[in-house]
Amino acid sequence: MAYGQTGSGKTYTMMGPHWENETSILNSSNQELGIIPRAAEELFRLIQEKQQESHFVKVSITEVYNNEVFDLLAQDGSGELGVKCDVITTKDGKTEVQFLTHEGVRNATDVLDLVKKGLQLRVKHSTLIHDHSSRSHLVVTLSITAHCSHSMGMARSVKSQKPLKTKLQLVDLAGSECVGMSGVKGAALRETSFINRSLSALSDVLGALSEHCSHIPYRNSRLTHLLQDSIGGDAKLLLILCVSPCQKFTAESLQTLGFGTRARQVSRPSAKKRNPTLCNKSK
Ligand SMILES: Nc1ncnc2c1ncn2[C@@H]1O[C@H](COP(=O)(O)OP(=O)(O)OP(=O)(O)O)[C@@H](O)[C@H]1O
Repeated sequence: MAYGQTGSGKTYTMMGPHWENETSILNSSNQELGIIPRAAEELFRLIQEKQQESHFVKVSITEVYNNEVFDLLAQDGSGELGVKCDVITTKDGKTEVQFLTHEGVRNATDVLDLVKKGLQLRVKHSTLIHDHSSRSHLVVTLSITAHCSHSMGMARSVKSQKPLKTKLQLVDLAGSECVGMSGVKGAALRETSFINRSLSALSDVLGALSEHCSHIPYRNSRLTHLLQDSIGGDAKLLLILCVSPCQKFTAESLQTLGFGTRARQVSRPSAKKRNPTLCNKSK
């Protein structure tokens, strides 16, 4: 997850500098890949190594804009917007986006092609700080299902009954913004207020997790509800803080570092808390 003030380099970090122009940015000589193409390449490299397992990877791309969730792979008739979706919590406590498009992919290039398609629809505007400022939080989800084979006797192998499922969420957050500096007005001002509120809800969730509160306010914002499975519990979260080198943004940079400090205080719950049944069984 990339966090930082507007214009500080979050999209650059997640996508790399050339993703918009080049037809295939994935080639061995490219040293400037962002985290999303690198993660996709690494995932498929690992899959190739695991010969005894068959893997299925699906991609979905959503944006959270003005506290609404949009599916960026299911375009509406105009081809200019994603389709609005609802986030729900399933009976087994997992977060799900209803009627979300999941596209099957066979390699990192397929992933990148879909991300580029989704990014075309992402809401961007010009502000005094950044010409192409992203006005939404982008979430790229890679859902992986592994069917593990185990050997039965001599040369026979069967697929285990229960497939293993997991997901990797790659998040390019919208930038935190000081209204006075970005000079936004009207609709853009409304967007900024939604962005700042959702980032503050994210900070509240991290704060509640670090203090081991009994109630974690995931539902206070669509962003935190959507990312619930990836923040806290069993999940591993890697946060990248982007700061501007300009002196005039020192206050924003300190705010970003404060957010990171808060996130660092989140510790994983003990194995017993994460899965009490497992611990009872082992007793
Ligand atoms: N490490 C870097 N080296 C060179 N240029 C960079 C670097 N990081 C960012 N930039 C440039 O700075 C500008 C802003 O970067 P980017 O779009 O990634 O910001 P952002 O944090 O995603 O902004 P916003 O939140 O407003 O969308 C872009 O023109 C980008 O190419």
